This record gives sequence, structure tokens and C-alpha cells, in this order.
Amino acid sequence: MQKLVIQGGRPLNGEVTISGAKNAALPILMAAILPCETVELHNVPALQDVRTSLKLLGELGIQSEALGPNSYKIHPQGINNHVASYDLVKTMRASILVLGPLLARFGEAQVSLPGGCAIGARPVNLHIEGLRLMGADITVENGYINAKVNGRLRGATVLMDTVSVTGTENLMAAATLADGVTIIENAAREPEVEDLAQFLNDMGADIRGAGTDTITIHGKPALHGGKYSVQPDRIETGTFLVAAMATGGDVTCRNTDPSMLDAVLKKLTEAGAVITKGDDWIRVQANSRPQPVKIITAPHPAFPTDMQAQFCTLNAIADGAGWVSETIFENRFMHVPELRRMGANIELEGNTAISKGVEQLTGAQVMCTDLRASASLVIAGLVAKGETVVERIYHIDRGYEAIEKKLSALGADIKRVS
Ligand SMILES: CC(=O)N[C@H]1[C@@H](OP(=O)(O)OP(=O)(O)OC[C@H]2O[C@@H](n3ccc(=O)[nH]c3=O)[C@H](O)[C@@H]2O)O[C@H](CO)[C@@H](O)[C@@H]1O
Ligand SMILES: C=C(OP(=O)(O)O)C(=O)O
Repeated sequence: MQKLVIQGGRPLNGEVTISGAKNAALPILMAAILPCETVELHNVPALQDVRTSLKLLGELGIQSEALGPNSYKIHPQGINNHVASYDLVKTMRASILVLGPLLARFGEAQVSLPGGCAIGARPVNLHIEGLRLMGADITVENGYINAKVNGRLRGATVLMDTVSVTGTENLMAAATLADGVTIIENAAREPEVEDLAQFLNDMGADIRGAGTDTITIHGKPALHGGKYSVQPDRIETGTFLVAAMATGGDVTCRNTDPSMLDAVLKKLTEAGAVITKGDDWIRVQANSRPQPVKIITAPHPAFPTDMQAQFCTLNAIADGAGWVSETIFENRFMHVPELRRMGANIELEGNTAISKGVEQLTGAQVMCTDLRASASLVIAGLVAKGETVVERIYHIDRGYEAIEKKLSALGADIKRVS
């Protein structure tokens, strides 16, 4: 199994190009089921989750053609199967995003029920309830969601009990081919929902209000093909910015969008970072040891849960006491015991990680448990004294393109070893 070996203590300096967003690319790839013509996608990040998505599309009879490392042609004309098997879904929960598009385009879908994962139970009841309101007949048996619809889905008003990102995306995508108007209330406002809506609108859908908590979709009989470029990854951007601040560095992220990162930039500024930005770049300069910050995760535009682990590492080396409260997932502090093994002084009280900053972390052998926990451990390794070996990096490969190459180019001593 591959590992990352890091010799800590080098500040990150220079420029890094941010990849396309995993959490936008995955729903867009799954929504490429909907059009009846070829779709060309650009700025698709080279990630394990993207390879899994292409494999899943392949199993549905949808061929993809690589035009380069980050560009694909997807040919939805060939769709001939409606089963998303357990083997693929268990490696990528986002596979649930085929449910809405398959039902809308094929009239039938059989999707393995995603289980819980390291960060929480993560049910999909809201996806199922919404599709039922749109006329789908859905049963859950033998670990599979079996969904059927007689003719087309029909427009409905769906009030989501909880803000759900993929729940909103599944219903919004399905509604583009429904008969009539669908209104999603209490919709997720994440930028990735907006990117999916923009993609679908470019393919002929009529979606209004994405990015607000009420999305209205006027269903169309068919969507056409076209070209689309995936938005930059705000979480990858935030991860590099925190890594720069933690190591006392000076890093500019290029090909990104500062407007998606307000809550993260606010906390970095509170931590003492000097932030400058333009339309598609952000520079962070660290002039001092980080100040501790207080964070409460919540749906966009508040502080993203996908950035809290990285800030746990920043707080771990801050000049004083800080805390991070997690309100989205019930078990998203698996990085804390690993950070403690590196000398961090962090206590868990319910859903809050309270840290007293230490002057120096020390290198250790640590284990990734989920994607962003992995990122927090890599950042800890970059600042720690001595060698850190990060194991189970298949988690990090799900969501960070060439992380060791990008960090090496910024001056880190980091190697992937088998
Ligand atoms: C591929 C993707 O985009 N993943 C992101 C997406 O995950 P994902 O879309 O799975 O997360 P949700 O927004 O759905 O989850 C938010 C909360 O709602 C609950 N819930 C959700 C659906 C449902 O049917 N019932 C229910 O109770 C979840 O358990 C969780 O407590 O949003 C999360 C929250 O920003 C991010 O951490 C993930 O990176
Ligand atoms: C939790 C995440 O992803 P997923 O929903 O794909 O597990 C993440 O991107 O941090």
C-alpha cells in the first residue's frame, strides 16, 4: 500500500494551480446521463473518484473518451443498463447521484444503498422522499434502492427537512426531464449545486435560483449535448491556504475563485494570515505563528465541514486555545487522535474539538481515516519536526489531484512510496 513520507519544517512558497472541484465534477459526470447527445467536459480533476464515476457510467453503457488528463467526451447515447452495483457504490458514496438522472432518463434505477462511512451515518432518505413526491415508486430491498416511474417523473414541490448537497443535486437533475415544474425548498446553496445547475442549463435545462434556498426547475422533454468546464475546487484551495499558513509560508493559489471561500478566508485572517486576492487567485502570507480560531461548521455560505480538519491542525500549533464545532456530521473528528499522536493537545467534548496550541508537533506514523482527515495529517506532517509517514492514502487520492507533486513544487519534502 502506498504512503506519503514527509520531512517537516519547510515553509511552503510559490504558486499552485488549483484543479477542478471533485464535488462539482462528480454530480456533473452523473448528470451527463441526462442529455441525449455527447457532452464534452473540461477541468475535470484527475482523481480516484472521477475514475470510479467513469467506470460506473461505463457499466450503464455510457462510454467516455479521454481528450487529455482533465478532459473527457461522455456519450450518453449508449445507455442500456440501470444498475449501480454495490462494488462501485461502496468505494464512492457520490454514486447515489446516478439515482435521479437514471430515473429521469431511463425510467428505472437500481442503486446500491450507500452505507455509512467514517464521518457519519449519512442516510439518503431525502433523496428517496423527493423522488417519491415526483411520482417514483421506490422500494429498498437487499441493500438496493429500486426505483421506477411510469412515463415521466412529474414536477412537485419538495421541502427538504435538512439541507443536503447531493440530495438537492439528485432532485434538481431529475427534475430537468420531469413533466411540469419542480420547486426545491430549503435547497443546499453550495457553489457545486450552482455549477451543476449551470452545466444542466447549458445542456438546455431551465433551472432558476441555484445558489439560493429555493430552486425552480421547469422540466423539458430532452436535453442536448455541449461543452462545459468544471469550477475550481474551493476545498483544495482552502487546504493549500491552510498549509501555507501553518508552515509560515507565502503561497498563491491560481485558477481558483475567492468568492466561494468567504468563510474560510475570514478564519484565515483571524488566524493572522495576510490575504490578497484577484478574480481567480488568492495569496496567503504568514507573518507569525497562527492565532487560534473558533469555528462552527454549517451549510454554505457558513464554514464548510470539509475544511474543519485542516483548521484543527492550524489550531493545534496556534498561539493559544481554539475550538472547532462540527454540526453536519456526527463523527468527523477521526483526525484528532492521530494529531494527538503527533503531540497536539486537543480534547473532544461532544461535537467540539478544543485545542491548546503547542509550539511544535513531532513526526509520527499516522493513518488516514477519511479524505479531509488525511489532508489535516499531511499539513501536520509539513509542520512537524522530523519524519511523518501518512498511511492509507487512498483516502487522499479520492479528492486531491497529485498532492505530493503540488506540495513538492512549493518546497515541501514529501514523497509517495509503495
Ligand atoms: C460528493 C459531495 O458533494 N459530498 C459533499 C456533500 O456530501 P452529502 O451530500 O452526502 O452531504 P449532505 O449535505 O447530504 O449531508 C448533510 C447532512 O444531512 C444529512 N442527510 C443527508 C441526506 C439525507 O437524505 N438525509 C440526511 O439526514 C446527513 O447525514 C448530514 O448530516 O456535502 C457534504 C456537506 O457539505 C460535504 O461534506 C461532502 O463533501
Ligand atoms: C466528505 C467528502 O466527500 P464524499 O461526500 O465524497 O465522501 C469530502 O469531499 O470531504
